Amino acid sequence: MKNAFSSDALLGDNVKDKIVIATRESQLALWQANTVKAQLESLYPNIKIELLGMTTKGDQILDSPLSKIGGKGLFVKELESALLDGRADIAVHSMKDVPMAFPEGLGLAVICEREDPSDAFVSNQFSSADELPIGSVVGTSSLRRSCQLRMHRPDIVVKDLRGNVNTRLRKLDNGEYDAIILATAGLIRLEMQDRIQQRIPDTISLPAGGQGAMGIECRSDDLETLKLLAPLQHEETAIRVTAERAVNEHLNGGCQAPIACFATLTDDQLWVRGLVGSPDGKNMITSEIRGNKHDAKSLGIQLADDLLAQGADRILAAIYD
Ligand SMILES: NCc1[nH]cc(CCC(=O)O)c1CC(=O)O
Repeated sequence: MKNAFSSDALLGDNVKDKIVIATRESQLALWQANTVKAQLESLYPNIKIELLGMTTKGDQILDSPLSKIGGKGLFVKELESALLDGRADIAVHSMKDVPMAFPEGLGLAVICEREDPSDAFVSNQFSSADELPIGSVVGTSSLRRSCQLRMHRPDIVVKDLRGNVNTRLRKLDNGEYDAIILATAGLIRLEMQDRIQQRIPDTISLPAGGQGAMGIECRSDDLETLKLLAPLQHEETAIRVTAERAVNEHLNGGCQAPIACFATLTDDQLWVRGLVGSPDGKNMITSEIRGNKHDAKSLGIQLADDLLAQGADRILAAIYD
C-alpha cells in the first residue's frame, strides 16, 4: 500500500523509478542534459536519472556548411527516434535548434529559464566588431550572423566555421580567423566567459529565435513525465520563445535561415523584433511589434506577415534554391 501523503501517491499508480535523457555528446549538450538531470534529481530524489548519449547527423557532417546540408532538425532527429521507440523518456534541446513541428507522438514539455541570448564577439586581438581592421576575417556558419555582421561592416570577410564550441575556438586560436561569433549562452555554460570580448548589442546582431533557452521534449502521451517536468518551465522565457518561434514558423525557416527574432517582456508587454537578411548583408528587411503577452503567438505571426509583405519571401526563396 502506498502512503497517501507520499509524492508517489500524488502521481497515481503508474510511478516511474527512472527517467532516461537522450542527449548529444558535445560538451554543451552534455552540460545541458546534466543540468536538467541535477534539477530532476533534486526535485525527485527517488527517481533515477540516466543519460543516453547519441551522435546526430549534425555532429557527423562537419565538412559542409550547415545551410547546404539543409534539413530541419539536423541535431534532433536521432534523439527523437530514441524517444519514440522508448529507449529514452526526454530529450534536452537548445530551443534555437528545435524545429517548429514535432513528429507525431512527441511534443515540447517545457521551456527552461533563458541564459543571456546575445551573440558573442570572440577574438584574441580585437575587443569588438567595430575595432576589427578593414578586411578582417570573421568565422561563423550562421547566415543570420553573417548577414548582420556584413550589414554593419561591409568590408569584413566572413568565412565558414563549423564544429562544436571547442573546435571553433581552436580554429580561432590557430589563426584561421581574426574573430569568430558564438552564442554567449554556450560560452557561459562551458565556463568560458573570459573568451567573450563583447556581447554584441541586439541593434547590431539580433539573436536567433530561442537562442539561450533550453527546452525539453517528451512523448505527448507520457502524462507522468509531463507532470514531473512541469516545475522546470520558466513562464517568461516560454512566452518570449513562443513569440520568436511563431515568427520562424510563419516564415517557414529553420535555424539555418538568415532570420533573427527576439522578444522581450516588460510587465505584460511583449516587444518582438525580427529581420530577414540576404547573406551578403546588402539587403535586410526588419519589423517590430508590441502587444500583450497573452498574444505571443499571434504577435509573432503578425510580425512574420509584415516581413513577408516587405519581400522576405523573395530573400528566403533565393536561399532555399
Ligand atoms: N547552432 C548550435 C548551437 N545551438 C545552441 C547554441 C548555443 C546555446 C544556446 O543558444 O542556447 C549553439 C552554438 C552557437 O550558436 O554558438
